[in-house]
Amino acid sequence: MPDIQATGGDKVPVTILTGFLGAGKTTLLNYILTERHGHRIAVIENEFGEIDVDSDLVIASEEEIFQMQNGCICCFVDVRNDLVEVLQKLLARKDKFDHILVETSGLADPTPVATSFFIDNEVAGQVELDAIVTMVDAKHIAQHVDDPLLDGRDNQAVDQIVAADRIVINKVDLVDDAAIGALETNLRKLNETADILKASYGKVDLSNILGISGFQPSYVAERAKLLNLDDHDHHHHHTHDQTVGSESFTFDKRFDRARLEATLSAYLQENGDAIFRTKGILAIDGDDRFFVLQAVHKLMDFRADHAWGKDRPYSKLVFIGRDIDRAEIEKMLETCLA
Ligand SMILES: Nc1nc2c(ncn2[C@@H]2O[C@H](COP(=O)(O)OP(=O)(O)OP(=O)(O)O)[C@@H](O)[C@H]2O)c(=O)[nH]1
Repeated sequence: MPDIQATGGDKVPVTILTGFLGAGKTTLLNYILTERHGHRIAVIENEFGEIDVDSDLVIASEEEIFQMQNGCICCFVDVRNDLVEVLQKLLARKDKFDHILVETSGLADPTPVATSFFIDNEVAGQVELDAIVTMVDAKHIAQHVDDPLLDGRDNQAVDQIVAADRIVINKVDLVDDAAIGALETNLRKLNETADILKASYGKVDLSNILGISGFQPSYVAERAKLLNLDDHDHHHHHTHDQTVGSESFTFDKRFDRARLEATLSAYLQENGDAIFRTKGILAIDGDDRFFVLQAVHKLMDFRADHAWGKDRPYSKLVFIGRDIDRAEIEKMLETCLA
């Protein structure tokens, strides 16, 4: 049996930040990293998709940031073992931080991730789960919770809400009050106890997110049940929605800005129901700035960021969704090169 009772005072609290693709996890993370909240935070990130775009999108900060890229944190025992290894390394330098934040990929079920903190004894003895914080995209969550193609299969959007201690309804700027009210009612059906906060661009009172000790002893028995810790068989049987995949592209040549923006925007208008998420870092012809592409379904944002400076400009894009036509996208992107 895992040791679920011990919650000593000197253990490092761990927050698991989860939420479906594009919900706003990195936005919240960046907000946390820039706010003065008195915590020194080490961050562990796990991304879906084989090329790493996220680490370029997390702002430079003094905090320690670890990337975990070789697979989904909830699916593969290897990745969970890696998590334990990263934690061990981190814990050897405990003087540098007082809080750990694990950002899961948008398709992860946070439950097996949380379970790792209880199972490995050496690590479990040194950390305690502070809370599972789930971000929900006010505009797009319903279509994933009610995804008809997942009928009877694991639905990670639902798993993430069910496991939450705190739910942040993010992007409230994109919907009206009636839609938020209806969403709250639906979230309550999936999770009766989590506090529900509302935010735009992840701006929440961080004392409601960090150091809330959702796993203090009074809570532990109930959480253990939810996390299936009473189950002696800790094998994790779930499979991801196999219909969701990712396609990545890298280019050495620069893009024509206007053509790329117009083409991508038209493409997502047409295909954005099936393409859940698009991210990119782009080098633009005649411009010395690093451009960032972000899209969630059909909503696209494309903007200049800092100058490349000494870094060699490059472009990489990742598309995540169903039935992505790689050849079609590749051809389309090539027509946008300068
Ligand atoms: N309008 C609006 N856009 C938001 C808000 N929060 C985040 N976004 C945008 O939504 C997009 C996705 O945000 P991210 O923070 O990258 O989402 P994520 O959950 O980390 O995404 P994955 O890593 O793909 O799972 C970006 O373009 C953000 O700028 C919000 O409150 N309102």
